[in-house]
Amino acid sequence: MESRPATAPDQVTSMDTEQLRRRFLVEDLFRTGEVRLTYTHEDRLVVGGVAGTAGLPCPDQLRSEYFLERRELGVVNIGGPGAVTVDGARHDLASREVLYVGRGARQVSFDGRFYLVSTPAHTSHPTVKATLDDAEPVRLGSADGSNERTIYKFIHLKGIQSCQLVLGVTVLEPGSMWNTMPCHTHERRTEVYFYFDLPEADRIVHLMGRPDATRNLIVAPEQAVISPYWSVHCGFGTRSYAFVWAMGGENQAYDDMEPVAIGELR
Ligand SMILES: O=C[C@H](O)[C@@H](O)CC(=O)C(=O)O
Ligand SMILES: [Zn+2]
Repeated sequence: MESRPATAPDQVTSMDTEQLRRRFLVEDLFRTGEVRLTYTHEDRLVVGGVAGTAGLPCPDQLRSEYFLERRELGVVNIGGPGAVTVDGARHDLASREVLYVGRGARQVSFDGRFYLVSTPAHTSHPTVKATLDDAEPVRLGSADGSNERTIYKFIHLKGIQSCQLVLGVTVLEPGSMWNTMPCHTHERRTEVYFYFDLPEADRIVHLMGRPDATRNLIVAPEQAVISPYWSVHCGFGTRSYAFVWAMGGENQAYDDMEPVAIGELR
């Protein structure tokens, strides 16, 4: 498991493109037959990718007997039909469906293409699957803002219960390119965006950094971007796409964010 330090906002000023990418962009998440994991010290989130058939390992850095001994896990199916087996119980997941796996599950194995996010957990909540219909779709944006999109909230205060993980999927309408504009920061949480369902030759221009000192990352399909509490997180695609957003930290209120007016951005 790769491990990355947390970053103070004043460090970003002196980072060049490669340094920014090494710290905030998670590029290489999918290799057939593997679960690939990256640990960030920003709120101790773990993000990962699975392709094919593989079991959830317990990396030495966790110093635990099994991965979910003190953690919870969100699993998003980003491929075709797939399955996740948790301590012998098989959960079939269609494309864009989500499984929450609570603290204490000892054996987790995958068959399919999945994106994973894990946060530390103090207690055990039941393992639950959710479909897109369970996720209370919210339509946002407009055609003339090029940001018509649907937000599906899966793991949150009024949805699947968790210790601290909050997770959802946002799907852009054809012809809409912008996500999360106007943008915001989360003083009390870290957020990770994972972009998918974007053609191989297309890219996302993701904006990060303090609102008055933004930087950009050029993101390929199926890569993730870590947003510390001080960083905006928004972007546009060279084609329509979908993304998974996931947070961990002080609270789980979806709307606990500091809005940034477009005119404040620098
Ligand atoms: O904190 C919330 C997250 O940044 C996302 O839910 C925002 C998003 O999906 C969007 O506006 O398109
Ligand atoms: Zn956010």
